[in-house]
Amino acid sequence: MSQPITLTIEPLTQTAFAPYGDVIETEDRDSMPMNAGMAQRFHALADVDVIGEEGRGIISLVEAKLFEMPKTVTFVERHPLGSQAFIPMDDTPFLVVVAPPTDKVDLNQMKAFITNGRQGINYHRGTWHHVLLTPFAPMRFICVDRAGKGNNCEEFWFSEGEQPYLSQS
Ligand SMILES: NC(=O)N[C@@H](O)C(=O)O
Ligand code: NI
Repeated sequence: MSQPITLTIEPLTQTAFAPYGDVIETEDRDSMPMNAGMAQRFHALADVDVIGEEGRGIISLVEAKLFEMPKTVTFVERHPLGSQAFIPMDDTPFLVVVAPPTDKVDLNQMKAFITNGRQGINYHRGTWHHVLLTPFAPMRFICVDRAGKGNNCEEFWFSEGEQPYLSQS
């Protein structure tokens, strides 16, 4: 059995995150005035993608507890019927661990990111990801994902010796 991989946590950028989803942020993004200039709209930062029977996009609020920094990634999940976005309501970083939306988890393309506190993410439909990971403080999020018929959550559990390590440096 090969040695488990180590995921070095890196700053989240749209470019680096592109194979997995979208970064929802205002910094360095185009915007347009609205309401006679009383507001700026950062338009269509991400698409809500839902498929399947009676699939519909929904907006939820999430109150996340402090989630102690794990040493390893024990499992990831994916949502085959819809995208999933988490947009922080607090100026606090959180961690995002992902693998591309391939049928089997591709360890060689797994990445771990830290947000800058002002970034949200939108997982593309089928992107493998660790559940919401908030190791710095309890946080509140807006969640945009799918409701409808069908199983929209599949898990993949790594075997003991295969669990990727998470490293902060
Ligand atoms: N279950 C749920 O709403 N959250 C997970 O999908 C997650 O990605 O945290
Ligand atoms: Ni999820």
